[in-house]
Amino acid sequence: MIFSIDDVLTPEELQHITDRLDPKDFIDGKLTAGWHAKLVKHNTQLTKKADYTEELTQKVTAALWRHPLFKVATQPKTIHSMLFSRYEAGMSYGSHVDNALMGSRSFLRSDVSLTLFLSDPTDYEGGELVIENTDGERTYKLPARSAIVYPSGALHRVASVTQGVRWVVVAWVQSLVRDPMQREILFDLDTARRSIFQQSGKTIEFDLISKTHSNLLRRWAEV
Ligand SMILES: O=C(O)CCC(=O)C(=O)O
Ligand SMILES: [Fe+2]
Repeated sequence: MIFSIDDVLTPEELQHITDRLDPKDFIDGKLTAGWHAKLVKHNTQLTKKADYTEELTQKVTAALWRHPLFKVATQPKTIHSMLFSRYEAGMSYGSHVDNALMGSRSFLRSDVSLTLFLSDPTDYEGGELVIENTDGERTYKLPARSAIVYPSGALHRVASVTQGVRWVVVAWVQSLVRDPMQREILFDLDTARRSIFQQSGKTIEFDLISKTHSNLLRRWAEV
């Protein structure tokens, strides 16, 4: 399931983040890529050593946790490995799959990948996120403050930026529900029961779907 989420950040939060980000604190993106992704990763990312990296990471992480759609759709256990990336003209990230496990001694699994846009589409040319599927590919270039969320198992790439600068935050979710199909079933059931609740209140149908949603989550969740 690939979906976009609007208004992850407030305009004030975006302003705060973009005021802080300083190109001189950005280092070669190859440093955090897997051995094969390194071959195609041509971007820069914020060093962990900058004194504001932790603060911005916490701000974006908190914004994701409070977003109702993000939570229902991804069932996060942990949001991790967040990076602030910067692509200037000539930079791109070729086709790759994200590492399944991230970390060095203790590992976190990547079930869901996300790109949160910090730049507006008019700020740069090119730079689309392209997600490949068995039936073709789709490109995404969202407004600043919106995020695109997709299964970490998909091949994807960032097209070359030809003008301007593309700023994004990327992060990964270890989900309580590892299997994308099971997450989609839970998401559909939750959407259906909320719609019934809106239209008719707490009916018997609402209760039965809630019961099924809850029992499937109990079966599938890894806590
Ligand atoms: O910048 C993006 O939209 C995605 C980047 C990416 O695929 C990655 O950092 O693994
Ligand atoms: Fe990636």
